Amino acid sequence: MSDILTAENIVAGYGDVHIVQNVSIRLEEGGNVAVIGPNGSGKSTLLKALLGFARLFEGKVTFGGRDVTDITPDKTVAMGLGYVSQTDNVFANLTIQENLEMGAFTRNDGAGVKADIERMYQMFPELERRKKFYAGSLSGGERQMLAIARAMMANPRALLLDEPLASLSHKAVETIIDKLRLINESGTALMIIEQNTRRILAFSERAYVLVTGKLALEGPAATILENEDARKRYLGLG
Ligand SMILES: Nc1ncnc2c1ncn2[C@@H]1O[C@H](COP(=O)(O)OP(=O)(O)OP(=O)(O)O)[C@@H](O)[C@H]1O
Repeated sequence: MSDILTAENIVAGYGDVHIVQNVSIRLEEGGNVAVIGPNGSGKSTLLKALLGFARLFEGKVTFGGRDVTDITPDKTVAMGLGYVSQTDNVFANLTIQENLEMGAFTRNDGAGVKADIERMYQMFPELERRKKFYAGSLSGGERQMLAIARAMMANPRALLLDEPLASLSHKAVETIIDKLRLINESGTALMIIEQNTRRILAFSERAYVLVTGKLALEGPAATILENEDARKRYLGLG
């Protein structure tokens, strides 16, 4: 399987501060990888560097076989790289339906957009039931569903998610995991940052463990979950 997204030896951060240090990472077409690690280890910065939001000091990023190292985030979205940020990921004062329409802002095929809104309602019936509700009135789980559905409206080939399970109830975590599975099975590759290590390692195929900006470990998610040393040293799983 070829790679949809790669980063080679990237050094990234903000201003003059180097946070991500010499990291190489890849996501296969239709793949499903997790990036885990302690608080402040640079996971979000790594994701932002891939998207063009953080400063890239060194290294190379490719998407769909094209060099996107110096590209701006609006262009990567249009190329099919989707992003669900950790916070402020919906427009609270717009309805669910309007949020989905906003998710298609890079597109100019009205009929296709309409069909995709219907497709999202099929995938997320919870959202269809409340399509005229303001996003600000939704529960945490519903809001996260909307954020994901909104990102899917751009028809991404790969979707990067920053802690999609954070602050959710056990039930909502399982609902979001089910939706992510459906999205992945429909062909969109996933790269997911998570603090809920146990749950994400049970879901993802491969994982990277980032510690103080450097890759400490990578491999099949199941192998990392069973690795006693990794569980104790990096994952807080004991
Ligand atoms: N916009 C920013 N400007 C300057 N430094 C930042 C910025 N955002 C994050 N940092 C710093 O970068 C380091 C890594 O943060 P980052 O959010 O990438 O880690 P993380 O692994 O995603 O952490 P968490 O799991 O807590 O979200 C931290 O020391 C943080 O203070």
